[in-house]
Amino acid sequence: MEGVDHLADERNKAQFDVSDMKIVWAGSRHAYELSDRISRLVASDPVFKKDNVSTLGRKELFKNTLKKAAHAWKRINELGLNEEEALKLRTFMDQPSFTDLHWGMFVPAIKGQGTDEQQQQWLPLANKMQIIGCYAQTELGHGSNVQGLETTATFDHKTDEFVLNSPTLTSSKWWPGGLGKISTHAVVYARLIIDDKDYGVHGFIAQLRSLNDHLPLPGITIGDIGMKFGSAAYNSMDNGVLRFDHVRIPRNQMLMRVSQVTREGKYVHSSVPRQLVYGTMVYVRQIIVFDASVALSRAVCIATRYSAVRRQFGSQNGSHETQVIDYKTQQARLFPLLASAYAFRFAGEWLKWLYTDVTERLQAKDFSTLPEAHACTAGLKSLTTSVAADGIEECRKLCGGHGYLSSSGLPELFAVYIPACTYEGDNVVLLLQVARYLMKAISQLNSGNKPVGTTAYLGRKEQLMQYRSDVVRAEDWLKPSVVVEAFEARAARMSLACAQNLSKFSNPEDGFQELAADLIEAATAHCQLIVVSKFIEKLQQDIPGNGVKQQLQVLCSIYALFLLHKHIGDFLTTGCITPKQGSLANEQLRSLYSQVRPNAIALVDAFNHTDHYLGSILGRYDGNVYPKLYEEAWKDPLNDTVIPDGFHEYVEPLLKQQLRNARL
Ligand SMILES: Cc1cc2nc3c(=O)[nH]c(=O)nc-3n(C[C@H](O)[C@H](O)[C@H](O)COP(=O)(O)OP(=O)(O)OC[C@H]3O[C@@H](n4cnc5c(N)ncnc54)[C@H](O)[C@@H]3O)c2cc1C
Repeated sequence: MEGVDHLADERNKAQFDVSDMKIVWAGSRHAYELSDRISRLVASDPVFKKDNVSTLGRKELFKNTLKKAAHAWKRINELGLNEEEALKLRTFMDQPSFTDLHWGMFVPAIKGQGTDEQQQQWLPLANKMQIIGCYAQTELGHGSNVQGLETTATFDHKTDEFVLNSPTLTSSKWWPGGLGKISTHAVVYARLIIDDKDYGVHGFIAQLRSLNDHLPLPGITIGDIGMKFGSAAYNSMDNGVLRFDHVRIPRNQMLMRVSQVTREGKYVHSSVPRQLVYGTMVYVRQIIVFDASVALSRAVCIATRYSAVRRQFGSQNGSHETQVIDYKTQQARLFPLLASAYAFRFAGEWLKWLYTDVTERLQAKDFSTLPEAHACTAGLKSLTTSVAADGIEECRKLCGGHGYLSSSGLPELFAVYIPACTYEGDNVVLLLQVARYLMKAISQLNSGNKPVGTTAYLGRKEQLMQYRSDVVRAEDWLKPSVVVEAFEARAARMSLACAQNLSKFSNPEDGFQELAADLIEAATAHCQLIVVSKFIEKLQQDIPGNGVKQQLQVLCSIYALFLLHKHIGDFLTTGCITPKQGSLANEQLRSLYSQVRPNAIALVDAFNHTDHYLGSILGRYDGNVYPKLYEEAWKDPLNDTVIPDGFHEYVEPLLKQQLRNARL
């Protein structure tokens, strides 16, 4: 049955033009063509084959990753790929490697925090990979609380150097990707000490290993922190441990764009505003939101295609059993995730715009929108990565037992994705930051400070406190304004209730700690409002393509009404809607699931994932699941021999009763 499209009937049901949807998903025709070209290039290259990685031991896996990273670099140079194309190539290679941190953290840190001279000194080396760098911030004893880092960088007046030191075990750098075995250099975060005075945490460029023999430089203890979750997943990465024993670096290796230490040992702020550093954070987090939509789309694509292939029960007079995708329970679990993947895509697209806007404003020394943009990206990072991580696991369950097989691709995807909830800011810690921002915005309402951007709705506090939904029929929930108002009223009331409860504490910080769980719920409501609003705004744009906009409208309503249904307690307890209106929303949701059903396969085809990138037999484009699952099983190393290693040693004596019976 090779070459047969087992999902052809499903594809024929689609009520929209999938090629146009592919462009909407990609963001532009250019982005689509680029992704399409590079993903096929990677898929057709045997070096990038990845179907065996989960059976490799750690050392083999690591070597395999080094080989792929080197091959990627070779192809990038041979083909003369630009930065955007090179990034795509590494993405589709789909195996975490030291290059992710080199390009994703080390180079941006130098660009963002280095002076022009420092950039001229280090970037040409990094850009040619003559040096390989990582980002060493987290320590064994300190993660979220960056101000608690213990590594020190003490200025030595005599030699014009900084002395890097790890004074305690807990100050050991712990986690940086690429550090363990490969990086030659690192951007190290350490407390700046001048004449016994602590100036807080700053970034320094430190060389870790010799460029001749790759051995650690004197005073440096360095290694890998060991196996992580899953079989392959992040184990292809050398997350590392690093200790400094009075290691000297020249003074000009402190990243000095924002603040500097002079030859005389004076600490001075440069004319560059320190807020610029936050701009980099907005940049990194908008990429994470975009990646959340990609990760979720992969899981949803696998679960949707397999749900159309898989049949259980319902056979009458010898007819086929029912496709599991036709069960309403399957739809109610799967379609909100499909809608979320699209919703996060558009939220990511908007964040990209926000980053450009913030950067332009910063260059014009306008910092007014930065705190809001910062809170917003922190919140969306938290929301989207949490939903994507949980969503991948839900997709595994949606695929039943076969979802638990490595060859489904889902265990690997889950294991490799979930740390996104922790790195670049623990998701709970980030929501608490959003909550702080919301509480501040509310406290300033009376002093005439108008909230900006995504918090502007708080400025309509009186109106939102009066709000009562006027929904009378299920279809009323399809009106964008009805949905947005309900979400605004819910978010505003939850935040205002927190602010009111906080005001009862004489010490606001005690109140914040005590009410932290309520505060993150309010922050979540705020972030969900942002995603719903951005999806609706996207639909107000001109979206070409036969039936494309209609499908997106259905998905947008599913996203919003599913959230409303899931958080019905919030909407009811804040008095935004009545129980009757809540059940009308649910009625509408059921009808939307039926509308999306015939389009489900085409909607996941629009992600344009190659079979290589999906890495899943259940999610194969052609739906030819069973023969391929069967074939794959035989490839397992355990099936290399009929009689397994160890049988004669341990099992045969047992069967032949040759073990000495003790007291049985
Ligand atoms: C795969 C992976 C790759 C990484 N790569 C790098 C890297 O390249 N470079 C680097 O420097 N670091 C890296 N890290 C480290 C990462 O940045 C930290 O793990 C992250 O910042 C969280 O810090 P933590 O681990 O100390 O968690 P903790 O802060 O100790 O969190 C533990 C728990 O406490 C909770 N918590 C913490 N503070 C608060 C609070 N104020 N209020 C309420 N709850 C709180 C958290 O929600 C969490 O549940 C990586 C981590 C992983 C998993």
